[in-house]
Amino acid sequence: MADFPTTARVVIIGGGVVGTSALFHLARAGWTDCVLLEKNELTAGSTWHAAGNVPNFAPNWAVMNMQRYGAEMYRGLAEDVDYPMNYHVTGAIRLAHTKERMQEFEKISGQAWAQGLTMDVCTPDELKEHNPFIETHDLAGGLWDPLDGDIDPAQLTQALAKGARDAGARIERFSPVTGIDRDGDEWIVKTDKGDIRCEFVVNCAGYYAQRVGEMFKPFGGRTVPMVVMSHQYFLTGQLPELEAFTKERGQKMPMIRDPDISYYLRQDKHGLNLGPYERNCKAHWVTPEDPMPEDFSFQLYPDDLERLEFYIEDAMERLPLLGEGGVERNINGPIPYAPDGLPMIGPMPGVKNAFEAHSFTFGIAQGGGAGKVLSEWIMHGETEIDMWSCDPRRYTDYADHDYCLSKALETYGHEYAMHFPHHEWPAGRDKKHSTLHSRLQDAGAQFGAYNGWERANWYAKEGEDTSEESTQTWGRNGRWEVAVKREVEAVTTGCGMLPITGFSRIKVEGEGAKDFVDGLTASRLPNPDRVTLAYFPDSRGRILTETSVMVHSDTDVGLITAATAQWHDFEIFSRQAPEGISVTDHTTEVECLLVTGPKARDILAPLVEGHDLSKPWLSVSMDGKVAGQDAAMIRVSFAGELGWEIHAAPDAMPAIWDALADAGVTPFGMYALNSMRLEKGYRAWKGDLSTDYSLLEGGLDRFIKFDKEADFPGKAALLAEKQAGRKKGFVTMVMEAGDTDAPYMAPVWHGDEIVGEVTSCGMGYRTGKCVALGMVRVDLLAVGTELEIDVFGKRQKAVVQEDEPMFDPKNERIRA
Ligand SMILES: NCCCC(=O)O
Repeated sequence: MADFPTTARVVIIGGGVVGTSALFHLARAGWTDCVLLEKNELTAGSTWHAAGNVPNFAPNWAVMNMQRYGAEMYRGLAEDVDYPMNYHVTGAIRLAHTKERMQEFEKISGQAWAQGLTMDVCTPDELKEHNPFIETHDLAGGLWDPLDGDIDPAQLTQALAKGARDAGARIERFSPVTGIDRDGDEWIVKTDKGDIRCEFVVNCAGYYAQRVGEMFKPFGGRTVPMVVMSHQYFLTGQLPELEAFTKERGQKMPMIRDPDISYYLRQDKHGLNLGPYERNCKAHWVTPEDPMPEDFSFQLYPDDLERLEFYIEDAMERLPLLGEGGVERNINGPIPYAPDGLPMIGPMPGVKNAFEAHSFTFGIAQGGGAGKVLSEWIMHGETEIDMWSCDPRRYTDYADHDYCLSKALETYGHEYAMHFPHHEWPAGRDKKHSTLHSRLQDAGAQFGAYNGWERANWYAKEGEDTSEESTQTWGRNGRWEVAVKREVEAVTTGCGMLPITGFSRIKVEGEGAKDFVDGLTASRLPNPDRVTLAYFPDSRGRILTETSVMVHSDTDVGLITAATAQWHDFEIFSRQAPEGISVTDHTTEVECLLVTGPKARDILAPLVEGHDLSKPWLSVSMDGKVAGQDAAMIRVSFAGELGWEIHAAPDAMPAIWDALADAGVTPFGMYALNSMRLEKGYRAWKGDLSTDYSLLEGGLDRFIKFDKEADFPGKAALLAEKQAGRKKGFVTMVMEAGDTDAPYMAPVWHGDEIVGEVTSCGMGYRTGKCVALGMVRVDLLAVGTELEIDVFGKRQKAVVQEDEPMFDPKNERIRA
């Protein structure tokens, strides 16, 4: 082909709204040497049949940020690129049938305010003022977002395409990608029209993303964890009432979402569009008998309205006008789902210089923001706001086909469900068990999934309520609270044990291994026989990760990190390792059992051989035995009590557990550990520790060694921040206890200003206080400062504490 490009800096595969938005953002940022390849016409996958709703509302902080950005951009896009579009900002109401739903709305309204949006919780009467067509007599209330609306998905995509082309980027339609190859540092993207050599390649292939992902397998890629679901909405005939309303108010009827029933319902021209997320949902192309077609461009599945009957009937009672319109046209199209229903945006796991952005269940609402985020990943290797919840590396090897299918069905059927803090969704469980699993079960463990591993959250005693329903509350006073108190008490007065199953383990080995790790962390590496926490900044000095580090020798460094960080942290090291240094994952080779409490030493003493239990806090003893089994011991405890982590081969663990159980050690769970770590001010990854904050903001000054010999990423940024002064800082607050903990990102108020946010919160049962960790404006960090935290719409008093642990401030118990 004469004019077909042969080189580009970036090739994007897929011309839906997301791929086009990525191209637009790259081109607008000056990266004009970019090509988008679309196998058919732009929008041919899911974009053309999308409902086109543009909500700001999202239970997830990062996703709300993305949607807020997108909606704002869409409001100015037509003018910006000179491409007129149908975009109606109608406002939207969400209906609440229960107290819990009202609490969810309060929570998300707080989140929205913190992002500069206005979302107001309202009474049934106020709902009716916004939308006079609905029945409200049975409702608890609702939520009003004045900036919700709908946009024409095809026009939006064409507008982004025009903007990208005008800036110099290229779009090649009817150019399916047939293969991927690599030549040195270059990708070769193959098409029937010719090959394109490029530096970066991006999988934006929508519901074909798994198929495109397969092309990256020879280069380290994995099977993309996603499933294609069918989503239906139907359009009614035109309704004179809506036409009159539109004329009178000068805008369309505000959209309705009834999350407790599970549908959206909006005006489309002068008719209605009803889109349910039915429990009895259907996945497609998931068996060998039902293979994904080579080409499904601009096609739909056959109508299946029976599945929607319940929802249609309910919606007709809510909005009787719906019954007058009749079903004029049904749209049943493919929508890709990641297991949790959140998109996949970021580095392609295992593959250097490859990225992905797919599995959008709300693609039109998120496309604008996704393009921004993706272009940041490509251009800078990092994003403005922390995007971990959408990072493809959040799913590791456990996310196989069965897992993805069961989760997608669960997630789709609960698209609008509330995500309660102590509720564990039942699908996709038991993917990974430790060798102690049956023992934990026998002890009454109530499990939670951590990177696919089953860990004990808490232990139920005979007769205690362990039903799923009992966890469906925002409140703290569930039956687990009694257990957590009991477990904390056992640890604090005696000794407890908790398998920290699935701790991610990375080994960096080879000539210069220590120097290599040293060059990536702001912290000082420990001497052999010691362990330290090390913080790894990004280029802006923000908190990329935290690991425990042991330097066994100059050529052998061991890192232990959070279970969920497995692939994320592995790639920090593997992608930067120079020739001669190997980075390997040893997660499954060693299990960890935390044994902690004031009696830990006395209990362990008769069971250990070759380990000196009088060695100080943070010492490492690699060679020795526990209960006759080879085991290493590290003197640390995330509970903030005297304690050791026992690290041993999985097969050795049952004997160690049995010996400790015989010695009277009490099993305790993750909930008790969380309560205790809060009182110590110990941070949790991707809660308190994220790229939303610099190391200085995170209060990690003592872990930043500006004077160490090795340079490290973000050093210049951190020095500049130190000189200029940080804008916010990490604080521990004691909050009025109330019935509920403050949710993640609950706004912190000072007078009538939002001055920060909560990053984690819970009851500390040793201190009897409700502890909130968070980030607050720097002028409000003084001890004793009185603030307020928005807890589900109620402002609760919070007081800034000393910059030292609330419990055992001098660490006497740990050092005992
Ligand atoms: N097609 C996704 C839209 C769902 C919603 O507006 O709530």
